[in-house]
Amino acid sequence: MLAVVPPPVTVRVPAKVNLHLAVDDLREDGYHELVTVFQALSLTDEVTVAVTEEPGLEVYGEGEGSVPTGPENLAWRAVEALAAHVGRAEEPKVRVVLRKGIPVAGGMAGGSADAAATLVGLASLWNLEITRDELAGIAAGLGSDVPFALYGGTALGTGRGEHLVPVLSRHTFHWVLAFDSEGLSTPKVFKELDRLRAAGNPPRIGSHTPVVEALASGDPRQLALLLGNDLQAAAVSLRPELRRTLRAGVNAGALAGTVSGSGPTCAFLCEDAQSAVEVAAELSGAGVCRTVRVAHGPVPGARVVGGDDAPRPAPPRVHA
Ligand SMILES: C[C@@](CO)(OP(=O)(O)O)[C@H](O)COP(=O)(O)OP(=O)(O)OC[C@H]1O[C@@H](n2ccc(N)nc2=O)[C@H](O)[C@@H]1O
Ligand SMILES: Nc1ncnc2c1ncn2[C@@H]1O[C@H](COP(=O)(O)OP(=O)(O)O)[C@@H](O)[C@H]1O
Repeated sequence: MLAVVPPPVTVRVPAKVNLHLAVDDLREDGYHELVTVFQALSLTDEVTVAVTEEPGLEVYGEGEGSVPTGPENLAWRAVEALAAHVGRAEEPKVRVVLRKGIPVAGGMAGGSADAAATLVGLASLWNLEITRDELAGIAAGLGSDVPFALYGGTALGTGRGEHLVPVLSRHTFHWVLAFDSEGLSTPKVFKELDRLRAAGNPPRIGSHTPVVEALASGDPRQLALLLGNDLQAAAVSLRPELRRTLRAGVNAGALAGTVSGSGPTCAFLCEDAQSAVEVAAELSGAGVCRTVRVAHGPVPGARVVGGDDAPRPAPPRVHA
């Protein structure tokens, strides 16, 4: 009898920006305790999972040449983790296709997003009865930012960032994102912060409460005054050109700019959608970054797309 092969499943998953990222001291397990307010943005990756006789992973789009396609890819680690969790530990007969829009090593949690999307896609492909909270447990084992990509929205993250509580956000906020030509390594940025702190610098950002209040008020001007990131000084120390990028965004009319997470992507909060388009146009002409994108948030976390949302076919690879 012929086995019925389920159709491929595609999941869209958002990037994140940290509106507030307070980093505490290094813990014994090599991680830093942190308090962060995440917001999920309309800048997305799409992940398709399919049953196959040729297991593996393909990557297209943003940064495709610098994303590993072997077992170290976070999306493939998600395949293995979910397979082990549900007792399919033999090599999973799965093909994963990543269509990336999120910059690689950009401080916007692209790899984490792909892992979260893979968990959601496989749960559907394998018809698993598994809750999002159970998936979040597996997600936390894959990386600090993976659980947030499952839920999306706006959330307060504590611990390594994996303990999440939703935060009320009344408004759609409009952002301009400046991608750099090269990524920054997250562990190196945390190490640089430890080094700067050992030398007596820089001051730590305060409590997250005012940011949560500004989100509830929905006023982008109020939120703009409160954006803060303890990793920014470390990212700027490793990549001094970011100072110029941050200045250029504000000169172009943004309300405020911040380094996203460990960087080097800079995120600029704008007054409204129209202002974001104008800031993006001016910033692209300023010659301070590789690419500029407009995005809004909050948006939902990883979710299966279908119908008119169905994926475009993978772009053809050009061989020289
Ligand atoms: C800084 C943040 C802010 O949201 O995001 P990114 O800028 O990477 O997107 C996160 O904390 C990154 O989360 P994620 O990228 O999932 O990091 P993980 O894989 O868990 O950890 C990578 C490495 O970063 C360091 N790390 C990460 C998280 C944390 N709370 N303390 C740390 O010191 C550790 O050296 C760890 O080995
Ligand atoms: N699916 C993936 N997408 C992007 N990068 C990945 C992925 N899997 C593993 N990586 C590795 O993880 C590193 C961090 O990538 P990414 O998650 O995009 O950045 P960040 O941690 O700054 O948010 C990359 O340099 C890459 O080598």
